[in-house]
Amino acid sequence: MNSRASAIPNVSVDNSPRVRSFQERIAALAERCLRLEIETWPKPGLVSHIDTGSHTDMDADMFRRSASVLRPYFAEMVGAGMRDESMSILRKIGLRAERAMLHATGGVNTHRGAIFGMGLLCAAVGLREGGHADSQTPLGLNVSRRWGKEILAGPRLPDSHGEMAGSRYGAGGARQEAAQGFPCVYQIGLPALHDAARLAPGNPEAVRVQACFALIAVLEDTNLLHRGGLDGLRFAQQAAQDFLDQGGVGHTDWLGRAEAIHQAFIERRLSPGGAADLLAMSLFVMELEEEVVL
Ligand SMILES: CC(C)(COP(=O)(O)OP(=O)(O)OC[C@H]1O[C@@H](n2cnc3c(N)ncnc32)[C@H](O[C@H]2O[C@H](COP(=O)(O)OP(=O)(O)OP(=O)(O)O)[C@@H](O)[C@H]2O)[C@@H]1O)[C@@H](O)C(=O)NCCC(=O)NCCS
Ligand SMILES: Nc1ncnc2[nH]cnc12
Repeated sequence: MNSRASAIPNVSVDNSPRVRSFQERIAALAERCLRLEIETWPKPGLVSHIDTGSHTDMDADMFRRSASVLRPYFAEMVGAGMRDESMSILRKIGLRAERAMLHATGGVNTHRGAIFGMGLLCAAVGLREGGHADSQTPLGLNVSRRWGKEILAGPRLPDSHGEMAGSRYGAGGARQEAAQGFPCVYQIGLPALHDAARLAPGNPEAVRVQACFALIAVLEDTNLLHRGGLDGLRFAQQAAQDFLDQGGVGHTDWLGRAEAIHQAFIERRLSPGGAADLLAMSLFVMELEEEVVL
């Protein structure tokens, strides 16, 4: 384990090379999935290697810096899962990760939701490795069973966009998604990745675009609610669903259609950051639970 782990009080830390390399391998995959999300275009309203979408405060390089600075914290999350730690310990790691992210981005929130969601999935991988969960139970279900209650009962940030969306629209946000075992990953993201592999064989970026649209069409994304209210969320969901109904990335002009929707989101300053995180998490789960090489 790296030196940060020793900062976690009252726990023995296994620093053996075998454990350390396992944690680092999983953390490297988490980082790679966050990077793959950025290297995907067009994702309606979202930042990619091509443009900054609906954002003037962040770009692809900032997201890449953010993803790499988070890697050691994902490794710590794996270690915490291996020790069957509580949500309060995971939260301490997450808050340190947020501070590191903000330092790397000059104060911009690139991956706060991803620290939470991907961090929990990393911790769930650790549960399995530490013998606290069987390898046949989906990672998301392990998150729900082990930490779901603590996630819902945990301290809230009263003025966060998510809390405001929750109180104003009744949105469950990232917590609800996690406490329920990431249903949008298993019921939307993963199936969309598999369907798209048939629609666009040999084009992994198109496959990721399809999964992003599938997630936007269904997810109650608090980023969309924060920026566009209920009208913004419904507009985004319908536009994404229309793209899928017209064949998705299987349509001959899928790129033109996807880019037009991307521009429509930009005109409305809509940015489905939650869907972006869940795309990265779907890639992570697919590689770990279905032995698919990204
Ligand atoms: C547990 C928290 C992370 C919850 O945070 P919050 O109270 O803010 O609640 P949410 O908004 O629900 O979630 C926060 C982020 O999660 C993503 N998200 C949104 N909707 C969903 C959803 N339905 N399911 C899953 N995930 C969702 C989204 O994150 C991404 O977007 C952000 C970047 O986009 P941007 O538009 O720039 O966002 P802003 O800067 O906020 O808006 P603008 O000003 O630009 O308009 C980025 O975060 C992406 O990751 C939501 O933003 C938190 O309360 C918490 O407690 N954290 C402490 C650490 C912790 O507990 N860690 C545990 C480690 S295991
Ligand atoms: N690519 C992206 N653009 C904007 N917000 C995001 N949150 C997570 N990934 C994002």
